[in-house]
Amino acid sequence: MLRAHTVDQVRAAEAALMTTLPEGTLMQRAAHGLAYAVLDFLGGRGYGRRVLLLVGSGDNGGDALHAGVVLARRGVQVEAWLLGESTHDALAAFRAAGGRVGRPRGGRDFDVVVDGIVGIGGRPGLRSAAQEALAAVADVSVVAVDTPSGVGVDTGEIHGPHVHADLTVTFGTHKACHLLDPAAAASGAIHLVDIGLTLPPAQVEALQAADVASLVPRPEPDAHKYTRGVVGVRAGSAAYPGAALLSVAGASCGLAGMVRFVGDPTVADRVRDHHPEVVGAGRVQAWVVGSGADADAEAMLRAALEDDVPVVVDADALRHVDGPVGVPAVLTPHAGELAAMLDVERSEVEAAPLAHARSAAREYDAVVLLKGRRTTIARPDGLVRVTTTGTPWLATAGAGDVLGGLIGALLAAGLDPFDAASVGAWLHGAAATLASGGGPVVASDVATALPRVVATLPAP
Ligand SMILES: NC(=O)C1=CN([C@@H]2O[C@H](COP(=O)(O)OP(=O)(O)OC[C@H]3O[C@@H](n4cnc5c(N)ncnc54)[C@H](OP(=O)(O)O)[C@@H]3O)[C@@H](O)[C@H]2O)[C@@H](O)CC1
Ligand SMILES: Nc1ncnc2c1ncn2[C@@H]1O[C@H](COP(=O)(O)OP(=O)(O)O)[C@@H](O)[C@H]1O
Ligand SMILES: [K+]
Repeated sequence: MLRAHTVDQVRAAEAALMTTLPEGTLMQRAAHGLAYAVLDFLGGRGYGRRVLLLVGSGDNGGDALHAGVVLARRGVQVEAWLLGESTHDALAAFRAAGGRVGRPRGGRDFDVVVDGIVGIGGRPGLRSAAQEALAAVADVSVVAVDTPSGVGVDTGEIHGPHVHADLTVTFGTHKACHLLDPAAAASGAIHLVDIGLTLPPAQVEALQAADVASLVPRPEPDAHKYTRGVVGVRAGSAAYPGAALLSVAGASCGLAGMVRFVGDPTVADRVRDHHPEVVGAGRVQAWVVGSGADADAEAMLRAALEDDVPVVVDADALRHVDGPVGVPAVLTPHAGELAAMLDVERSEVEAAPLAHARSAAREYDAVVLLKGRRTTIARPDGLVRVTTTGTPWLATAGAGDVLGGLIGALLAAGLDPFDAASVGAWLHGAAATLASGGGPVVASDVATALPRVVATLPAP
């Protein structure tokens, strides 16, 4: 599991560890990790390379200077542009190692810029000196120290000018800004340096392949189809028959023992033509409701809720949820649908996905899965999982229908709503990447790739 801790949690862990270590140890650990990550970024060769450090007045700038010492000793030509009042102990060592201090000439000649402007102590936005420095080296690759300066570290929000990093080297643990958009998109690749912190449970996490492997339901040796769980799909309409096919395609990933379809008779015929294994009405352990349901959405939702089993509420059915659902539920809105549920603008949801997913989960007393580049899944108690799999090719019509069906299969197989939603989103993104192979995909390709993704998970 990859975990993101808050600034307060990191500061408390740092304070506890520092009482047991000689002064400066943590910063040295951080700075060495940073320096070697910069060397890797440069292709492993230091001699003859030019690195510019942008140094703020806090410890983030201190990390950059200490790393500059290591880099200078490896033959890198290092310059430091001080952006605030600098009382860094590291300055003398930096100069002694051959580092040059001052405003550089010829900004575009650097191989990399190290952003040590602010880290976890920074307020969102950047002061004019930092903005001016960044403008002077606008085309140079950036390695950010701990966080891309200027973003909201705990919120993942962006409220003003900020750094766009190619790589962020962070210390001790991830922060929310590395995982959650829009800040995650400004963080680039993330490299975590272990500095020995002991941390409490995190409120933001991201499943990794090994976590998914241990959560994904697998049949017992003596399983039969009913012990594996039956998922029911109520979706589609005369206007949108394809949504039913795609929702069923996701549910038919093989992770539940059986799939039932209930809906418009002509749509049901088409579902059976494409998925001969799908049967009609009967008992289910979970329902998936709403994709392409159009005017039938409300009736479909009401009928599903009568069975008192967990539900996935998607697309058109989301409009008919106006408070706690009353059964264990996963609501799967995209930003526009979540905006309607919370009576805010879509742009507000996109600017603050973490806050809005959390607030909807609380308000609806359900797991809320907010779809997007970094799908964000919130539980009513505030725990959040972010999906790091996927590809922008997944932004294609019907992909959400497949996801709803898949999560329904996982619910039917016995996962709780939070695990079902987060495992489903992980598998869905991985299937998209596999099916895409770097090129375009359509939603049914994603469904087709799901069993192959499950088959290639590491051993649990
Ligand atoms: N905790 C740990 O475990 C470890 C932490 N470590 C490192 O310490 C870093 C945290 O250092 P920190 O606390 O000194 O704060 P930091 O991020 O440098 O920023 C504060 C300074 O920036 C300024 N400033 C603020 N906002 C600004 C803005 N928008 N635009 C411009 N300036 C702004 C503000 O100045 P002031 O407002 O006071 O003038 C203040 O002086 C952390 O990210 C990591 O790199 C590692 O070395 C080891 C383990
Ligand atoms: N830029 C992106 N990068 C990766 N995945 C994306 C991106 N945009 C959307 N997605 C994913 O594509 C899917 C689209 O679902 P949705 O918006 O419900 O489409 P539809 O309603 O047509 O099925 C979701 O799983 C979402 O997370
Ligand atoms: K930084």
